[in-house]
Amino acid sequence: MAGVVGRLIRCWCRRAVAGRSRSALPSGHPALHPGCCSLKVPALQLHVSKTAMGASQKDFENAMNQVKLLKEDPGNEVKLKLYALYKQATEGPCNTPKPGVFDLINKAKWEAWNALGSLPKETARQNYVDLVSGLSSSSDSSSQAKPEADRKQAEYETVVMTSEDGITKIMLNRPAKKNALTEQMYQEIMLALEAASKDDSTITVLTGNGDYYSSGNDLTNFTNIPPEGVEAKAKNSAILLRNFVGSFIDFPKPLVAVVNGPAVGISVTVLGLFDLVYATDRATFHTPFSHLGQTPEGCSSYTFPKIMGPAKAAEMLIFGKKLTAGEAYAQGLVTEVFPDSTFQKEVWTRLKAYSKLPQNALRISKQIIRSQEKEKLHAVNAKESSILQERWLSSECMNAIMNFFSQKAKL
Ligand SMILES: CCCCC/C=C/CC(=O)SCCNC(=O)CCNC(=O)[C@H](O)C(C)(C)COP(=O)(O)OP(=O)(O)OC[C@H]1O[C@@H](n2cnc3c(N)ncnc32)[C@H](O)[C@@H]1OP(=O)(O)O
Repeated sequence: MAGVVGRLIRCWCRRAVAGRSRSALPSGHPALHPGCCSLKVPALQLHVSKTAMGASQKDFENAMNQVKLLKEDPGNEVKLKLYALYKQATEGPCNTPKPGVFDLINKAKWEAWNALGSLPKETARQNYVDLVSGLSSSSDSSSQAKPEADRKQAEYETVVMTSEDGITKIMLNRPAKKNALTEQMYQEIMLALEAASKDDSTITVLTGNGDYYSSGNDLTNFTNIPPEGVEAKAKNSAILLRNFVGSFIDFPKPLVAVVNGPAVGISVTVLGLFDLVYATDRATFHTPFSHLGQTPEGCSSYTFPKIMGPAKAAEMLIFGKKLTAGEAYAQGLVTEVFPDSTFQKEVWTRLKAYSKLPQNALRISKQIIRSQEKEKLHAVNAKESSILQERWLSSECMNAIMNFFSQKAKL
């Protein structure tokens, strides 16, 4: 096992040099770059609670993730404050020697941490959560002030977001990579869903650009190992996964998948959380988790047995059986299948008609249905994510990823 891990880390490191995503973070905090920007945002400390209200670990993790989604750089002063609170919350009072006088950035970070003295970990955690919450709301309100057209596309690199005829369309846009989902893409889809939930459209659609709907998780995500090591990577990935799936569970409006081609992995499992799934007859549905040493996510361990019965769900989720569009329709995973030649025309005509239905009635009906099992879905999501966190460290999973990159083993 140690040999496998060593080999894989070397393989990951080599790939990380070429493929490090823009969300790669310096050590010490998951989303901080103190010193890389001179923007000043005064007085944000006003949001810092002076009382220890007892933020949970989950609140804290959510806040860490929220920092990555901030639309505006909060400035060095706030970033140092976040860094200090994060260190205090996770490690306690400053316990490292003061960096040398010329090591300006690390000295500033050290001083910010040291200034917190013996502030209890719980208070630091709460103050961190409060600070992020203040930043998120100020960032939200400033982005709301921007013209809609600016706000929509400018912020996305991996998805295309458009609104027309009461329909907001989020299109996965890495066709050369079969719309494999990078970490940046998970973040952008969450942002796009958040924006769609607040815009004036009636229906939200997720679809893919090119011949694939999506080939699922981009396996290079596992090559981008932070200095903290593979365990930290697995932990952060589990948080990202949980938040990503959570944003589908909580999505408040009718959500439609326009499955324009084959779908793999997580792009299939979350379909169980959509309200309508329209597929071209070219689409296939494949969840090869066991082949990859992994386990189901996207709440599929709960939704699939409910949708298609335990036997058919096991065939897909445990044994990795690939379904044709017709089979997926017969199992209840797909609402309707259309011939590829007329797919786009027929689907968009249908959706435009639906988008003219009374908006509030649609939204409230969706919410009544979802409310019956929202808590259950969140519990399943948490469990699946934590099991995967362990699985990603297994030799079975590491070997499968190595095979994909070294021998280009395809599904
Ligand atoms: C934050 C973490 C959350 C994690 C959540 C967990 C989710 C679990 C899953 O989603 S499991 C599913 C993972 N997906 C796969 O294993 C698919 C791997 N890809 C393939 O098997 C094939 O690429 C294919 C069958 C999808 C398509 O084969 P085809 O021959 O038609 O095309 P290519 O292989 O030449 O693909 C074109 C280029 O795209 C790259 N690519 C495609 N899919 C992925 C992917 N999932 N991850 C990384 N890269 C992918 C492929 O490597 C080609 O790149 P190249 O042109 O540079 O060679």
